[in-house]
Amino acid sequence: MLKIDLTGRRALVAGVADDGGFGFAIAKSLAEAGAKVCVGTWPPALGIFQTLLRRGKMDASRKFADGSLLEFEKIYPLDAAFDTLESAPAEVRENKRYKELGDFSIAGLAAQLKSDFGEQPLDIVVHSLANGPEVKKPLLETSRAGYLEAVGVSAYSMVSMVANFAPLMKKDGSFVSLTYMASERVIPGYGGGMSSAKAALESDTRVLAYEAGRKYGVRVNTISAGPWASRAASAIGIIDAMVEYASNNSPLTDAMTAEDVGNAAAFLVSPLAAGITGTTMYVDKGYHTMGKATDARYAPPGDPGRNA
Ligand SMILES: NC(=O)c1ccc[n+]([C@@H]2O[C@H](COP(=O)([O-])OP(=O)(O)OC[C@H]3O[C@@H](n4cnc5c(N)ncnc54)[C@H](O)[C@@H]3O)[C@@H](O)[C@H]2O)c1
Repeated sequence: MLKIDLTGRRALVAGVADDGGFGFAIAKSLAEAGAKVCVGTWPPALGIFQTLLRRGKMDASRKFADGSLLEFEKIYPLDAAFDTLESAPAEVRENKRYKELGDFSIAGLAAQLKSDFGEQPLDIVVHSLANGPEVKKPLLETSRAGYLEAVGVSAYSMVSMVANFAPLMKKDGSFVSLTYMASERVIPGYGGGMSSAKAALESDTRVLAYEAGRKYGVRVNTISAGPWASRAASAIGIIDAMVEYASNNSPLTDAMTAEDVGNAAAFLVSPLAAGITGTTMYVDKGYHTMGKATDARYAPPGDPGRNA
């Protein structure tokens, strides 16, 4: 039988701080396919995440079909806004949530992985993080600082992760990130430069696939996911309406799940996808194919998708 088998591979999933987002779902799918999974967690969220795990509050979501529980091999602090510890300002390094954590930068995590597991510890790297401090503001009202932070944390971080982690990967290693359709179409309400960040992330996916493919033999892809009410998305303030809209107007009307994204990611990083790199893969129940809403006001009588 053809199956997704990640046995003997190690994954790093950056951007897991609870059990409600795509990072957690991807980690679970990768582990279910046999991979060992380490996660990178944003320092301000790390303490709560560890406490919830310790107290068993995530046991229901950690459960696999056979009843066993998802275990993370290691949980590392990671602030993807910083490439090196020296680049973090003193007030961050001295902040109480950061100062006992050692080197929480991207380069710091690369060094820690090598010291924990050897020179080529990774096969799979997942970038499942984003932050735009002004996401609720329209682009026209976004400050330069807010825009640059959105692009820095949500897009440049991927460039930095490929630069720092590709040398640690075995040949045939694979990167995947998460993007959103606001990169290519206007999604009112997804502001603050986050649409710009996703456009950069998708363009960079193509260039990184070429450069890191030639240099290290690794693959780089991104998944354009439909709307999902994770913690980050809920902060945008319009996520429930976006989920409902996508479900009403997509070819497939069952709501998309985080597991759909997790399973697609497991395929993309597996040997079954050895020929796929530089792509944006939609996991959105087909919403991206639509050019018109199916609201009864606009759909002709007899339209198969007409919503009353
Ligand atoms: N939820 C959606 O509707 C949706 C749709 C398409 C794409 N995405 C993308 O999926 C990815 C995961 O988001 P999610 O919606 O699953 O939410 P999430 O809250 O599970 O994940 C976002 C993570 O980013 C982390 N983070 C924020 N700033 C960071 C930093 N500086 N360093 C390290 N980590 C940082 C947060 O702690 C959080 O764990 C993001 O790239 C997001 O843009 C989400």
